[in-house]
Amino acid sequence: MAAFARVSGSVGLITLQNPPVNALSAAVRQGIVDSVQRALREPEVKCVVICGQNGIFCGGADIREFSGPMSGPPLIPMIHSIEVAAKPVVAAIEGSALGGGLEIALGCHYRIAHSKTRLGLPEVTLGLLPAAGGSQRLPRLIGVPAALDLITTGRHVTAAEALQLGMVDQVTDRNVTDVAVKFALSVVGKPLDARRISMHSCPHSPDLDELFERTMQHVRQRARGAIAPVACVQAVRAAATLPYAQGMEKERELMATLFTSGQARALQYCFFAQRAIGRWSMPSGARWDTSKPRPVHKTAVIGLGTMGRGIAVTLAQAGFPVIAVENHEKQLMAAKQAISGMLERGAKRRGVTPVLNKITYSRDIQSVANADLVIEAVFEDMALKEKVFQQLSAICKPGALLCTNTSGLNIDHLASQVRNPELVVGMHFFAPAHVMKLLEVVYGPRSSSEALATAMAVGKKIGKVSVAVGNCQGFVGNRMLEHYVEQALFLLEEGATPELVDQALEEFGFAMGVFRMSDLSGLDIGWRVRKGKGLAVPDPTTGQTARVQQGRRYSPVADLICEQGRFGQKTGQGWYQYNTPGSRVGKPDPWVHNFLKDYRARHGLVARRIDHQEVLERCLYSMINEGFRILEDGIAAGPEDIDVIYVFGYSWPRHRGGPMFYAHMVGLPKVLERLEHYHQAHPDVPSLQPCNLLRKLVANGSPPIQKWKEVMKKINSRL
Ligand SMILES: CCCCCCC/C=C/C(=O)SCCNC(=O)CCNC(=O)[C@H](O)C(C)(C)COP(=O)(O)OP(=O)(O)OC[C@H]1O[C@@H](n2cnc3c(N)ncnc32)[C@H](O)[C@@H]1OP(=O)(O)O
Repeated sequence: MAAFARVSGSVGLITLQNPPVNALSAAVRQGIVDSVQRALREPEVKCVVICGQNGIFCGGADIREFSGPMSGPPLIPMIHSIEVAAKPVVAAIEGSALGGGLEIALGCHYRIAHSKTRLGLPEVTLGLLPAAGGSQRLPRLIGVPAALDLITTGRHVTAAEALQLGMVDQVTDRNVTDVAVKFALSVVGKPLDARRISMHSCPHSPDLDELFERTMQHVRQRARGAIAPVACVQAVRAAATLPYAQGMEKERELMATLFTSGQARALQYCFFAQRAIGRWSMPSGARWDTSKPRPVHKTAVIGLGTMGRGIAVTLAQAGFPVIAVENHEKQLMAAKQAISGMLERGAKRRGVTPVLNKITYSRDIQSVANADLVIEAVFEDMALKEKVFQQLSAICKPGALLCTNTSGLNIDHLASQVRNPELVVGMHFFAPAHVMKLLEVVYGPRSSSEALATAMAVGKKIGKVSVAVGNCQGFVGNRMLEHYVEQALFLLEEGATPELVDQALEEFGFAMGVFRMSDLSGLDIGWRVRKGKGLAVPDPTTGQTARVQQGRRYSPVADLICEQGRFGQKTGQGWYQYNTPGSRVGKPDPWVHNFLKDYRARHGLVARRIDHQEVLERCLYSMINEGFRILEDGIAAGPEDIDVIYVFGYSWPRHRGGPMFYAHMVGLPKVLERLEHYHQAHPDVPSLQPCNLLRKLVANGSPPIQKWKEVMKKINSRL
């Protein structure tokens, strides 16, 4: 919908009305078409202002419409009719002008923005390109290099930057519609041709070919197989080299390919999944909209190792006062220095003052007595964490939320150490905690909905993508990861090399394959965990490293690598070799190849040829199978929660939507068939045995991912 009113005597004011973001639904587009026609028809109207209701200009095309047949007036002719209008049209922009919203503004003759506005063409993040003329008008307005940057990254710019780039004509702190109305009156009668962007040619850029080649190379490297960024470069190239009408034809062709692509579906799914996870629910029926968070003013972090430092920085940067506790003087001093450095570098990057004074350092755990929320981040050792929780229970004020940053220890057990177990939740940050966006908020059987609501609210305030998950070994992310890593190790036993496995995964779109990633994180961490679980031990009868542990196939290959002191990048050797310890560039290592040959010979294993397809199927489907088990167990509320965790915490390529969405795209019958095939070949690997929920979904005709919850409910209600 769009409302038309005549204001200040002769200004036709068109207001976009579609809460919450005035997305350009068919009804809004129809409203704009009708209002523009009326404004041009009525002789009393001398000029036009377009604005949006409720403090936002327009969030762009209505993304929900993309999944069905499109109806209503198309955007391109609508914007064209604005641009060719004989009366001046001014966009009064506040809040956001994104995608199709900005494209409408680019069709207007003038653009006035409120100083707090953000503008951008984020279509690339949805697997699309700005195909309502944006890819052709923006380069003509602000030049090729700046347009390439904005269109290929989808980044939003502030009003100040937009003014500097020439995207808007004026920025104001006052009521933007009032300013635009006044401005529109002042330009009545002035010639409009120079204001019609499609009539401009692109500002001349030297070495255009070289610029496009460089950008294309950069974009391909960064895109990890995503096709939209590449199409964006091609569209801007058309703007720079072709007349407008031909450029528009190229824009249309490129969009036609993107619009129906699986990548666009995946990226649009991610957009909505990221928002859906905020609407959490617990098995008790408690929900995000019925549970009130407790107020949190003061926070504390216990343990200032790598994770604790990152968490303290994150809290302080979000404006929370933090009491940072570390009981060894030397480590406290080292942490203080490191945290100050992180805060200073972060502030420099963002052009703000570092918030060093938000953090108070202490060696005494008693100093957290007044905190509303405490995050324990001590060494991953249950006995140590038990002790900390017992102390916190005695020290903290009533009602304080006690959180643990454990990456896998039992939250319920920690809750049993305190007087108020309902106030215990996990806040599982990912390293480096001040950089990584993901936060798993883990509730145990005794956690209250108020505690979960509080941790989720704090997660949001510190800018994390927070996902509520139930308590189990490894929670969601690490529980699934275990199966992915396990298959990768089995593949090494069967004939693969680390680089073959990594290449398959990197071609799929992961930033790093599993072995490269392990070298970066440090192999000793997993080794310690496996030893803790009683896995990384020799068979007592043979003294040989055991390939069967706890009644199932086990690969000791990673343990044997660690026994050689090869812990990855930090020691200069791991699955790859590095020139020096700490170096980031790993090369295939003949020592590892020989080690694997000897290992296979020792265990009577015959190497066979393994192709990329098998790597992907074994690593990804076993992990997806565990994802279905997690859904079955009610640990994650829906597939979106799992997918968001993988996209934000484990570098799963966003254009593939997340593991559960990927399974939906591959087709559940195929995933089931391949798992059955591999389980038959490896009956001693339980993770390859297809789980109940997957079978049920296939038996129910493999419904689309949005309908899985209905089948999950049926299974759960029968339990
Ligand atoms: C062959 C066809 C040719 C067509 C050519 C089309 C060319 C143009 C394409 C486009 O315009 S694609 C859309 C580009 N726009 C965007 O990507 C912007 C997306 N939105 C946002 O970034 C943010 O929502 C916002 C506008 C900055 C507001 O942020 P805020 O944090 O305030 O609110 P949210 O929680 O994000 O959103 C609230 C609510 O609104 C839904 N929503 C937001 N934008 C859209 C949209 N463009 N279409 C449909 N729905 C939208 C969002 O999902 C939230 O709802 P729930 O999911 O929570 O129900």
